Amino acid sequence: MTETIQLSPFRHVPETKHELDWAELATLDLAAFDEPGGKARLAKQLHHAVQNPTGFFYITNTGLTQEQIDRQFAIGKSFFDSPHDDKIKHRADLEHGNNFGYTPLGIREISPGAFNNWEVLNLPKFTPAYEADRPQPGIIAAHRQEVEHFARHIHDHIVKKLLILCAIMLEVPEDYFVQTHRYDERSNCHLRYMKYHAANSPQSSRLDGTWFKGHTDFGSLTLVFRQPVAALQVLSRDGSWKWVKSMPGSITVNIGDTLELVTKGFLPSSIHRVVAPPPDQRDVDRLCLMYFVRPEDQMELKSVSSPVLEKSALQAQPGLDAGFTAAEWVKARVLSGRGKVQSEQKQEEVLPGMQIKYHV
Ligand SMILES: O=C(O)CCC(=O)C(=O)O
Ligand SMILES: [Fe+2]
Repeated sequence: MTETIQLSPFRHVPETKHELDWAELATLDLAAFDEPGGKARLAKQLHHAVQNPTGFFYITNTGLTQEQIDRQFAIGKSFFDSPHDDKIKHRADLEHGNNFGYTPLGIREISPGAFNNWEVLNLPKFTPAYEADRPQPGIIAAHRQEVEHFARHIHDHIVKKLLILCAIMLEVPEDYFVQTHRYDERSNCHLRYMKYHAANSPQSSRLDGTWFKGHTDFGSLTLVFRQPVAALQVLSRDGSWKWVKSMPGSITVNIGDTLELVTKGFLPSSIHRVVAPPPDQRDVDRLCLMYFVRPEDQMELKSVSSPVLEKSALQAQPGLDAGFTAAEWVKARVLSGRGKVQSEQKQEEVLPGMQIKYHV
């Protein structure tokens, strides 16, 4: 009976004591959203934040308690601790461009002969269409209501606010992006549990210290919940890699490619990567919790008609306005990232006339 699965409380490891070259990121306090004039203030802050040299920023007062977040870490840990034979039953159909479900260790070549030391569980939205598509792993089924509540809170109370702020920045109707990111429609939005095996584990020892090569995320926004193992780095516009500190009480956010594409780069997606943690965190696994926001499958990728963009000299990618949908874009990105060493390549044409950035 799945209902009897018990969760052990999740304990985060201590922060690193090493002095790293941390990125300086702005913080948007979402408590201001409902205050008079708050949205306009936050939109201004967001404008500064996306122009900062990394494009990453923090949000606070998201309406989720640390206890609720740590329950999700506990659920993720329990899933990854379960036997391989159970996990593999939920394997994602990556070969057909579908990343929902479980991605096991060792199926993506990170550098010649060295394979990914991470495993991932991506949970689609809790809507009848997706729930009919694939059964949930036991630990998710056992805590279904709690996980659904968590995911829906992210969508309804965090993502929605950020999408409204993006619309305000572009001087388009506030619900401009909300209308193409509805929870009940099909999209590649997902809650992600991810485990990187410790640097001193057999899975990690073949890697040269880069665990996830420099890339951009392919949706609208990515939310990374705070965990203490330092490893995420962002490429600053001066060409240097900065470590991203995950701040207590905050979620780290970055823009993804679809927002960059439709805003002709006004909202730029940032190149980031994951490297081996500093020496005092080499013997711990790194458990992550993320939420990936993607436009509805049927949304056509086309330039936003915005007075702000019209005044700018920004140029759309040649393939934009060719009628590609968000679903085609996501599928092309999932297929292009699969089992390929992205060595030396800085750009790739994922769909005709649509380039993405990579970094080695
Ligand atoms: O592990 C992280 O902190 C970020 C991972 C990441 O960039 C991704 O899954 O797209
Ligand atoms: Fe990423």
